[in-house]
Amino acid sequence: MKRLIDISQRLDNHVAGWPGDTPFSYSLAWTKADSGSVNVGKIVMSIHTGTHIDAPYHFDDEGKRVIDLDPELYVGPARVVHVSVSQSIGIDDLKDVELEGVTRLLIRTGAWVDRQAFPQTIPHLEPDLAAYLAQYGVRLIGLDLPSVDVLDSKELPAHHELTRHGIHILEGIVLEDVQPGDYELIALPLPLVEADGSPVRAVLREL
Ligand SMILES: Nc1ccccc1C(=O)C[C@H](N)C(=O)O
Ligand SMILES: [Zn+2]
Ligand SMILES: [Zn+2]
Repeated sequence: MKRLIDISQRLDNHVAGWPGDTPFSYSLAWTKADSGSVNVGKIVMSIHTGTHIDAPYHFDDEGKRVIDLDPELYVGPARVVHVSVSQSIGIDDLKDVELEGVTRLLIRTGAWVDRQAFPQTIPHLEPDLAAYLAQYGVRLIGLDLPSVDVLDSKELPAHHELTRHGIHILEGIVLEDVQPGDYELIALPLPLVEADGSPVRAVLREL
């Protein structure tokens, strides 16, 4: 078996979170000294911290919750591509990318340079990319960014268009050291019954 490449954002009490949202914290509810037997931790976090998937319920009250999402989406062949973009990612930016047979597309923009801080601006996905990708059979899109839309978007057009075309969203992956090419992706959400998303440990395996 080939080695795993970790493409997950490490979670510590300094991880950059969405401004105003619940900061990540890990602490001990009981220390071994207190309990006499074990350290017992707890985590408090916004679901949309670090490397995570969005469930449609995040942006649609009637949308699927995490438990309703097929785990198969998050395990399997994935193509990593590098794009250099400024304002947005559109069909034009992917015109040289071979998409035939690609079900999971992971895009490295390199636009989130300082992962210790939440970015001021990010390139967003142009909503019409959803239909274009769906044509090829893409079912999952992953980005090295905290959102697929403009950060202050209320309408979230890319989130909605992707969902309408059956494309699931993985955000905040770390692709700095990953070469373009084909890999196996494993990025399973937790079995959260009601949630609007889930943190994932995302890894790639070289084929
Ligand atoms: N956590 C937030 C707090 C306030 C407003 C938006 C967010 C988001 O998470 C949106 C982002 N597009 C996301 O899916 O991760
Ligand atoms: Zn999210
Ligand atoms: Zn999102």
